[in-house]
Amino acid sequence: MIFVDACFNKPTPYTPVWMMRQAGRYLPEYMAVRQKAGDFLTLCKNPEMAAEVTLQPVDIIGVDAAILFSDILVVPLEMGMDLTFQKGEGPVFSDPIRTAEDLKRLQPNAADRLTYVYDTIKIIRERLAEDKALIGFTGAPWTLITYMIEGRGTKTYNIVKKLIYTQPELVHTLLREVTEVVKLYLEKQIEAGVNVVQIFDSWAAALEKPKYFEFSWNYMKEIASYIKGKYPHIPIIMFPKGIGAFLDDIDGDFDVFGVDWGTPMALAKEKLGDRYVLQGNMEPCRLYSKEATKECVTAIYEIMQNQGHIFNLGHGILPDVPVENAKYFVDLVHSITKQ
Ligand SMILES: Cc1c2[nH]c(c1CCC(=O)O)Cc1[nH]c(c(CCC(=O)O)c1C)Cc1[nH]c(c(CCC(=O)O)c1C)Cc1[nH]c(c(C)c1CCC(=O)O)C2
Repeated sequence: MIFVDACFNKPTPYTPVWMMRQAGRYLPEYMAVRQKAGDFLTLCKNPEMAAEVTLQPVDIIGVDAAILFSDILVVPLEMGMDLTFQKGEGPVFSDPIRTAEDLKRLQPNAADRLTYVYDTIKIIRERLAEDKALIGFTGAPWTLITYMIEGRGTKTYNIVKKLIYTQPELVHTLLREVTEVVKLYLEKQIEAGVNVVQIFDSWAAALEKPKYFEFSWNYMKEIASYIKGKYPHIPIIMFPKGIGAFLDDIDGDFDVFGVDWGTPMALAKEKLGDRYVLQGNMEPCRLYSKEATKECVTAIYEIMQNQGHIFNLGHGILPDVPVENAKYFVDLVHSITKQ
């Protein structure tokens, strides 16, 4: 698989490319299945439909890898929390975890209950072309507990940060519990057939540097070491969004570092390029314009050439991007990077 080769820094005939959130609302074909399912979580829990939308961007856009269709929040859901996706607001937990007493509500064996995810993976792997990779994923423990504690998206993170500075042990207890679930969850995804895993730390930028390493990166590294120890042939992609200022201190047993769009690619290459393959990092809004897309793809190629690089956006594709422009991006990456 070209994609897996690229993750391990082996030579490839062109730079492989995929897009975060590539299975989603910008595709009319996704909206049709989404409507049929009714609720977003119903779609996540239906392996047949989840497999169908996973495969859409491979067929329609021509990306080199499929990413499992699911959501990072199915982990707290199966730990027993009450999750709904509300229109205009996004995910909401009606029963956030804020005290030692609340921790007792969390149910054991969550990874065993995520069977619909493993069933989805088996269907996708049967239908996906052999030369295309299937990416499994999880949220980083920090990003997951932010939702579990705040109960919803937040601009200030004041509830979770208050606990970090006043009751750090409570936060670590929850992080340890989530980390154990995530290790097993990734392991079961790999056993079901994913070829690569990515850890999304979407809210990495919420923390000052020492707290970031203490409350997030250390747990991500622990997960990576655990998976590497058992499955050395499975590449691990780390995507901590918004920590461009911390790159000097990044280390760990993983293969690919996902560069967000706010971090210049040349800087990431200088700091990490001799140790990790880099993924990224076009600003997703450039997809509104073909000229802006071409300018960026050319500039990133000049820096990375076709070496130690996987093309991607620097965060998820937005719902109102024209499908034609997404396809233009993928085709352009293939044609410009071909050797
Ligand atoms: C923070 C986060 C979440 N979910 C995810 C993250 C980390 C990645 C990131 O930083 O973007 C990860 C995710 N969510 C989804 C995927 C599927 C695979 C893919 O195509 O990338 C993946 C990898 C589907 C989804 N997850 C969600 C949608 C939209 C739901 C719909 O169809 O109505 C999709 C396609 C819902 C979701 N899920 C989440 C939010 C905040 C929302 C609502 C915001 C929004 O609407 O974009 C939590």
